[in-house]
Amino acid sequence: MLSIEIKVEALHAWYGNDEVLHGIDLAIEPRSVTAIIGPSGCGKSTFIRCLNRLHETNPGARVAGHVWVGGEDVYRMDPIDVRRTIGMVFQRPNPFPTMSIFDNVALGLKFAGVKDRRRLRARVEESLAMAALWDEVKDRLHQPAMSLSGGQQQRLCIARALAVEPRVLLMDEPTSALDPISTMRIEELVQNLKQTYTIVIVTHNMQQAARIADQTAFFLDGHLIEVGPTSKVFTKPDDKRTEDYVSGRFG
Ligand SMILES: Nc1ncnc2c1ncn2[C@@H]1O[C@H](COP(=O)(O)OP(=O)(O)OP(=O)(O)O)[C@@H](O)[C@H]1O
Repeated sequence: MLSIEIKVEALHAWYGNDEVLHGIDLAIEPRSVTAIIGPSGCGKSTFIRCLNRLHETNPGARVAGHVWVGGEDVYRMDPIDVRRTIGMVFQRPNPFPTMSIFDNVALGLKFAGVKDRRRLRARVEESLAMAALWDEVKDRLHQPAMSLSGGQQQRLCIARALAVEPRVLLMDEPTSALDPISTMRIEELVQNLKQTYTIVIVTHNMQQAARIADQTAFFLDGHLIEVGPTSKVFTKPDDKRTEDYVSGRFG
């Protein structure tokens, strides 16, 4: 049997009385990139926010179904452990604005109980290196995070997420606020990070999905219409609705 890192079964999600995900089943292999695509409002963000239990933090929001990560039921874990196991990067870079570059990355480690300064420094360096930012910031670690460019801030947020050694990295349109060069750097980074992490990325950019994802899942109106190897979903989809979407006929 293929090993499965994330298994989603019969996942439903509501905002108040509005059901916005109608029973999603999806399996994701370890150390792979899965792109979630689909038109605005189809439930992409809600879906990935269910994976790390962020959805339920909205007032009145509810989830039913199962999400297993590495065989553990996320909905039976302590939410703090869930967030440590499953890191997340958002659409707009959101470093802690009053903190330095170093402290942005170190904070999660301090919360996780790492006190030893040498260990803290080593892990901050390692995380910034994994996020392909170390060389650009190694001489200015104590400057404010907000002194970085937007693309650098997004890589800082990736470093911050990686510092606590998650297994899974969720990315919700991580490049939509970035210029083309920063976007390319993040795409290259995703390709490198998948050697270590399982990555799920929401994107509106179909070329981006085609460039970086091993597997692509197409959502429509809260349903998972089709999932498969990216090249198949883009060139020979099984469902007419997928074909219409990937060929730009709607959305
Ligand atoms: N906080 C909220 N309260 C109520 N309804 C919401 C909330 N957030 C999203 N929704 C609704 O849930 C549905 C799914 O939204 P979601 O943001 O998951 O879609 P999406 O595919 O990520 O959209 P986009 O591509 O525009 O970001 C939509 O109908 C949306 O209006």
